[in-house]
Amino acid sequence: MADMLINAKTLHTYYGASHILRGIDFSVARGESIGLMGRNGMGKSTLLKSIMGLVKPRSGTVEIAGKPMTGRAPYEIATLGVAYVPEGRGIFGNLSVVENLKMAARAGTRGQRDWTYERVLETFPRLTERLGHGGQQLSGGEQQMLTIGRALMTNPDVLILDEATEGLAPLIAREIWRICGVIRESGISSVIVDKNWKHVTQITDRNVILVKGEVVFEGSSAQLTSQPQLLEQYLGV
Ligand SMILES: Nc1ncnc2c1ncn2[C@@H]1O[C@H](COP(=O)(O)OP(=O)(O)OP(=O)(O)O)[C@@H](O)[C@H]1O
Repeated sequence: MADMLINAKTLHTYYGASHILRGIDFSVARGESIGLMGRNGMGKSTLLKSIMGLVKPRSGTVEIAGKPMTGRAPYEIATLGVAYVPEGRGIFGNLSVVENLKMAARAGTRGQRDWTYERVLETFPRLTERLGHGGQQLSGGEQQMLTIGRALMTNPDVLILDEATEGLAPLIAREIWRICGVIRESGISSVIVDKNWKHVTQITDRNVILVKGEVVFEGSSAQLTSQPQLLEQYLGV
């Protein structure tokens, strides 16, 4: 299907003898915003890494924009329009904010250049005040903004955000949620991993919950929030 940006089928991923993903199906359509949830160690990051080519699934398939890409290199996946912001971030600490942003700039898969340097700075006013600072001089929240800004500079079709607000002060986390909303409105698909299901479900169309490497729930935000017993059972809240 042309509008399926990510389509993973029956993924099984191991670390050594540990069987982590146990037959996961996971898809992202164009314009869709998806929440990926589950307690610690349930396999969320491993699923994202299996899609991005950072970990090779033992079996199953990954299609990106309709192309078979199972186990292909991360840069090849990125070239097909998938931007990945890993847990713990990934900026160049010895480069300035401006350099970090400008070096990431490129047109998207359809030649789109919607996200320019200027637009990224408009979206992240806080970064504008730090343009000349080195990446390592930024606070954790500013680093997260810079990583998301870098991802947007690649004009992706889908943005994957692992642990979107982990470890950030509430005010900064709120700013990240605002930015997630802006990204969504701009038509970019997103996959958001975060422990705060209330914030996640406010900006997602569909939510997937993992327990021990299996999908145990998949449904709309309304379906999830109207079933508090599921939140308790699967997320422990
Ligand atoms: N490189 C690795 N080698 C061996 N085991 C790993 C490795 N990375 C993760 N694991 C294990 O795989 C399981 C799934 O981890 P994963 O990071 O995917 O979970 P998660 O749902 O993203 O949770 P978290 O929020 O804690 O990151 C855990 O039991 C973890 O200990």
